[in-house]
Amino acid sequence: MTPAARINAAIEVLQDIVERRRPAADALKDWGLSRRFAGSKDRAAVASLIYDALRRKASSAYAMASEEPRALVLGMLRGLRGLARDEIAALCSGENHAPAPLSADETALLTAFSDDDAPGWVRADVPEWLWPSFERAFGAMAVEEGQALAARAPVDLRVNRLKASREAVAKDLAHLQPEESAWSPDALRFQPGHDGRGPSLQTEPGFFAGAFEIQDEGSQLVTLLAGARPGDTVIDLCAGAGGKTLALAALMANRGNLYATDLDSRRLAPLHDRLARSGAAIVDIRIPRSRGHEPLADVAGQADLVLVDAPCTGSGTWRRNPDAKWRVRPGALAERVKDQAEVLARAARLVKPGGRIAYVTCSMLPEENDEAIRAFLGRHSGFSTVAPIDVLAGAESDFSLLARFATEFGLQLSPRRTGTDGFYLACLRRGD
Ligand SMILES: C[S@@+](CC[C@H](N)C(=O)[O-])C[C@H]1O[C@@H](n2cnc3c(N)ncnc32)[C@H](O)[C@@H]1O
Repeated sequence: MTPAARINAAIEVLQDIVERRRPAADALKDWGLSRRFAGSKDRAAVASLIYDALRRKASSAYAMASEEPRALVLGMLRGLRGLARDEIAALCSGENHAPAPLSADETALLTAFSDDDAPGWVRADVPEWLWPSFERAFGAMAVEEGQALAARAPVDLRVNRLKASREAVAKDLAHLQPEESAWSPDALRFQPGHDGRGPSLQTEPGFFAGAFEIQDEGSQLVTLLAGARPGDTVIDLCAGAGGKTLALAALMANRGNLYATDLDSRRLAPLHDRLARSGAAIVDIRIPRSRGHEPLADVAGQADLVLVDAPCTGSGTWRRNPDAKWRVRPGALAERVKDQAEVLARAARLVKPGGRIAYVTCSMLPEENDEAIRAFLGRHSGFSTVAPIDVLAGAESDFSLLARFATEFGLQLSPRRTGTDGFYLACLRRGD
């Protein structure tokens, strides 16, 4: 396919996503199945155009005075990819599957292209209904935070300390030009290519050998700061596919007891293979048998640390999932806040006196972060928060620079602040 034909295809698929409110991945899959002539490079290029258009949906719609998929793609080519008006006009020839020629209005809008006078939520590319939450979290920097969250994301890996060193993995992957990342001592970073995609790390021999896992540096950081030590009894209560379980096992140097469970037993399935690859030997996977069954009843009140990687809107990962940004609804946020209260109450029953709950979300919204902690403290008088500065002081490396990102109860990481996904961590201590 020519570059122009790929743009035309992106407009067509975006129509499906916007009109039928479909997840981008589903719409792209259907398009690929019905266009057998499209090769893997074409598919990747069309996907990248669509994800870029979704990243800048509000600001492009404003500058192009239209929410039509064609306007969103043209606006993205100008605003995010930096194409000049004449370059866009040349691509829109109307011939050989290229988009139709630019109208006089489109030409004028691409010439004067700007969102400078737009409201904050538009410039930040954040859903309008969530803008008050964003402003509450980030004050005068809310637009900049939203803009950083609307950019493309790098790919990070976490070196598995149980099997390798960062130096050795960096040497093995030298052909992919890894960068040492800013914060986590275990992280290597890969910048996205000009098509927006990162390298395919999961086909590397080191991946199969368990030397590393793909994990955003923010996720690595909150796990590092949770405070697990070798020999501890630790529960990963919302383990899912086990990204943080594996990191915890490495931080515990394979010593102690690490229990992994999840409300949804199906989510735990990939953990078995991942554990085998990683060499983590201290993990006991506990499968819930039915709703209401507590698979950790035998260790209630005994954990040194309960990690609650809570279900949330995922707003901190919108760089990677820009379609989720426009699909999240107020009802879904309210549901997640309810889930968070439930899972925190469960953690409170599992932690021992003097032990710690590390509450984590990949969210930028105060409703799911400080406000969830405030509500928990109101319901559980036996708990207090560990001051963020003490959380940082207890870490194995010097993370004192992160103190700037302290909130009332925890730490808020973000693409603008730390160059990571948006993560929140608050630590709670159960009284003796
Ligand atoms: C953010 S994801 C976990 C991601 C995982 N920890 C990782 O690092 O790959 C949140 C998980 O919480 C689970 N969950 C939701 N409500 C729960 C509850 N009440 N108890 C335990 N897990 C719950 C969901 O099934 C989901 O897998």
